[in-house]
Order: sequence, then structure tokens, then C-alpha cells
Amino acid sequence: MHPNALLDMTAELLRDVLRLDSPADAIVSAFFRKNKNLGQRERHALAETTYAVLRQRPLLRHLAQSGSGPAERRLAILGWQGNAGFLRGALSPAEQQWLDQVQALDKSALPAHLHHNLPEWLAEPLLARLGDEQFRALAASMNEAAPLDLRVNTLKTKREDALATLKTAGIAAEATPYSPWGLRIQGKPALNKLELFTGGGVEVQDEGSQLLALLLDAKRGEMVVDFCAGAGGKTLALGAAMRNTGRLYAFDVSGHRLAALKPRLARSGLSNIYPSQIAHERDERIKRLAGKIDRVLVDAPCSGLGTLRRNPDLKWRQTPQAIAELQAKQGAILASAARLLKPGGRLVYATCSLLDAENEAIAEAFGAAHPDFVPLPAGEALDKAHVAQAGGLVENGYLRLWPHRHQTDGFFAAVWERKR
Ligand SMILES: C[S@@+](CC[C@H](N)C(=O)[O-])C[C@H]1O[C@@H](n2cnc3c(N)ncnc32)[C@H](O)[C@@H]1O
Repeated sequence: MHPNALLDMTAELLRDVLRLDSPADAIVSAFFRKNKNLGQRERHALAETTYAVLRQRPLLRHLAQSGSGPAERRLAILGWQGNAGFLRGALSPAEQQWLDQVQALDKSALPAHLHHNLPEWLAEPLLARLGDEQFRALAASMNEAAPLDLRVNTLKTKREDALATLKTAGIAAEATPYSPWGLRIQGKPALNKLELFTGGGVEVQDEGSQLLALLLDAKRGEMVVDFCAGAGGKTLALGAAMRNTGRLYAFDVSGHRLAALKPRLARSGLSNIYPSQIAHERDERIKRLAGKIDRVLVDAPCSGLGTLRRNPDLKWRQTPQAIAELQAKQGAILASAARLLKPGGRLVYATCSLLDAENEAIAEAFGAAHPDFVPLPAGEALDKAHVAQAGGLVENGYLRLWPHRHQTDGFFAAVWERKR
């Protein structure tokens, strides 16, 4: 495709995405379905430029004020993530001159919000929690793309063997530092045609997600519930940890999400998983299982703000009001899920949010209202699950993962044991 045509196409995609009325990944996928003849490199440039503009929207909008022509084209030029020579081929002499001027500007004197590129309602609590230096490091890490992590399905293969298979296929990878199941891939190679993937030997899963499953420490023969199973990323990890024995109920209110678990389940070779759509957190099925379950994971619906490297549109689409509504939901789901546990059973509450409001605040309110649940320090639980350097993943007894410190998505988890 001619460079100018691709640049105009990127501007068209940006126009749709910047309306912020649907998730960016859904808009990008629909755009690719509509434009089937785009090559791999063109798709990469379109998607990555879109994400780069979303990540740095305030800064790029500020810088784009000086140019001329359609605003989205200017943003696409400033955020361009494809080949630089290719971009030059798309620019008019005036655009090239403007780009050179913008690139030469000293940006160090710009106001703080043009550096962190976060809305004020989000920047403020993060800065208060982390302090200036850590906050800057976090904001910078959110401007990077996330690495590609895999979880080895230990039912089918060993981590060393999966690593060797990847190497033979010309894919560079290394063991993840914390999760004993994890591999971190260099770059973004296509994996979906590899036997290792189609045969269920590995699943794509952020190392942080793997650590949440490890925290539950589900064992052979147990009765386990994944209360908010969604498309089953953690369900599959738990099922393998249980060595395909016992019973693992995968609950979710979304039939659509549970349906996405089916092909992954087929690849995994697991037969101990029972997906079940529930109407709400007080569904009859939950009452029937009350007091019978060994371990319950509540991977609660949340703002998703720990995943900004993958979903940068969330910082512009989320609102404080939506988070207040989520908090009420999180408390209600946790209280209801807790009723499932046997005496001595383990409860894990987790989110992929960075905000205390969805994390510590929910865990502490639950703890205060449920004296029969005793907090279990996350570091201890992770150590027992063979997680390396577990002490560095914990704050105030809770699991707290940060993109800038741990190279994972942002995650929180609290653990309790029901009194015997
Ligand atoms: C963070 S996502 C789960 C991701 C999933 N555990 C994984 O690892 O792939 C939260 C899930 O909670 C589900 N959910 C929302 N309200 C719920 C409720 N009242 N009871 C159970 N699940 C609920 C959503 O449909 C969503 O799939």
C-alpha cells in the first residue's frame, strides 16, 4: 500500500477509536475484518500507532495543535509506530518540516499532565500512594507495550521442554522471574500455528495472572470455585494445578465470556472443569454449594487500570462514578462467594486495578465484617506455592504487582482462611 494511503487509513481508524464509545481492541479488530487485504506489517503499524496515540493522547494533542490538516492525521504522524522511512514517504514537505520542528522541541518544561498522560482523578491517588519517583516510573511503564507471557500447561509439558521447543521454532524466550509456570517471549511472534500452542502445551497469560492462580494453591482432588471465571485464563491454570482431578466450577454471569473458554478448554486436555453461567452472585447454585468448597477465587470485575499497557483507552473511558459502582459490586460478590467455603478453606480476592479503592479498601471492609475469615499473608502463601522472590511482591500482607517494578500487569490480591 502507498505510504500516504496507509497514513490516511490510520487517521480513519484513530477517528473511530478516539470517540471512546467502545473498547479500542474491538474497534481495531472490526477495522481489520473490514479491511481484509491488509498485510501483517500494515496491521502492526495501524494498531500500534493507534495504541501509542491513546497512551499519550494529552501530549500528542498538545503537540498537534501547531500543525495543519486533519487533526487525526497529525496525531497519526506524531504517534507513528511503523517504519520511519515509510512515514517520510507519506508526508508532504510542509508536514515533514512540521514533524522535524516538533521532534526538536524541548519537552522537559511541559506541565506534569503532559508527561504522565493520565487523567487527574487517576494520577492523584497513584501519586499519593507511590510518591513522585515511583509515580513517574509507573507512568513511563504504562507507555510501553506489555511483554508476551505464556503459561506452560504442566499437565502436558515441562517448562524446560517448552523453552527448547520454542527455541527450535526460532522463538527467543526465557523463564519468567516469579511464576514457576511462566515463559516470557521476545517480541510478538505469531504463536497460533505452533504445535506447542494448538496442542495445549502453552496458553498466553500474563505472569501476574499466573501468580493469582498460584496464590489459591488449589490441590489434587479438591472442590474449587473460580467465581468470576470469564474466558477462563485462571480457570485453566487452576485446573492444571489440580492435576485434572477434583472439581473446578467456573462461574460467570456472562455466557459469552464462558463460551470463549470452550476452545481453550479443549486444547488444555482438562476434564475437571465445570463452566456454569450464573444469574448474579446470589444465584441458587451458589446456595446449594455453600460450605462445601475448599478454595474460592474471586477475580472480581474491576476498572482494569492495571492493564493500561494493553488497554490504554481504559484511562479515558473509566470514570470515578463507574469505579464507585464497581466497588459496591466487588463487595457484594466477595461476601457472597465467601459463603461457599468450608471451615479451613481458602478465599482469594483479586483485581487488575491499581486503585486502593478497589483493592485494600474492599479487602479491609470484608475482613471487618467477617471475623470468621483470618487473613493469610500473601508472601507466605506464595512461598509455599514455589514462587521465587515472593517477598518483593507483597505490600502490607497483600499481593501488589506493578508494571514498573515487576513487568507484569498491575494486580492486587488478598487471601483469607475460614476459621475451623
Ligand atoms: C476480571 S474478569 C475475569 C477474568 C478471568 N478470571 C480470567 O482470568 O480470564 C471479571 C469477570 O467477572 C464477571 N462478573 C461480573 N459480575 C459478576 C457476578 N456478579 N458474578 C460472577 N461473575 C461476575 C465478568 O463477566 C467478568 O468475566
